[in-house]
Amino acid sequence: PYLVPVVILIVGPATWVEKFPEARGTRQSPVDIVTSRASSGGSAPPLVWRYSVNHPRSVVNPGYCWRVDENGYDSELRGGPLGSDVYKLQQWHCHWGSVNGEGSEHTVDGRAFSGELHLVHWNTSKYNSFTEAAGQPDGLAVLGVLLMVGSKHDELDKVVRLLPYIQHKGDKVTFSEPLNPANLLPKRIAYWTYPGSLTTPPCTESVTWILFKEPVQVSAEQVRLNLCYYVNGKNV
Ligand SMILES: O=C1NC(=O)[C@@H](c2ccccc2)S1
Ligand SMILES: [Zn+2]
Repeated sequence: PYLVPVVILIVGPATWVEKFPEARGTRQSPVDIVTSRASSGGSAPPLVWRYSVNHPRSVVNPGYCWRVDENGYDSELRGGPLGSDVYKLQQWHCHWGSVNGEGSEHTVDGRAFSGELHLVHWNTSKYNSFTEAAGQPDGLAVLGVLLMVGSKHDELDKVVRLLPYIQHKGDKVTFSEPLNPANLLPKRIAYWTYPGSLTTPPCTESVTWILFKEPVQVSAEQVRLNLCYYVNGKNV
């Protein structure tokens, strides 16, 4: 019998600590939300947001899903766990799994969802740029929206219908159709919040996570469109 060379390629989170020491930190994301251990919101002020609607946006294929850049247009996120600082939406993107039902980054009581939207904001009260804020413990605030298969999401479809045009990493398409990122959020805005990190390298511990409790429904076709274009960063 011939000797078969066995090469074990170790990629993914397990190797991130070698290159990104932050990944060894004490506030790493994503986490499993153990609902029984979450404390009640207490006296936190309401979380408020405002986004601009009628400005051109670009959808980019960064290689692991799709990302919509806000191109610096005005927006505001404040209140809740964010103290007196005002945050601005930089970009929003999604995480889908390779199989339906296991795409989310966060899990709730061990349960994964079909996908997870992230609206990434940075602290404009304290820092001068997204890049600077991304290195600070109170620099970023990410709104997380859990996605489950159900009825079609019309606002999200404004992006999903463009995916066939950005099938390769680096592809970008600009659209000027009015879109309100607030329409991507669930109706009920109860949320869990915890101090965490970027979920991808460099895993910097600079994110105040705000994960909405209520999942948002997207159609099976919308999940399929995402899956067939983005399976673990490879275009299939
Ligand atoms: O919420 C997150 N999702 C990601 O892909 C991470 C990230 C990494 C760099 C910039 C913006 C976001 S943090
Ligand atoms: Zn993300």
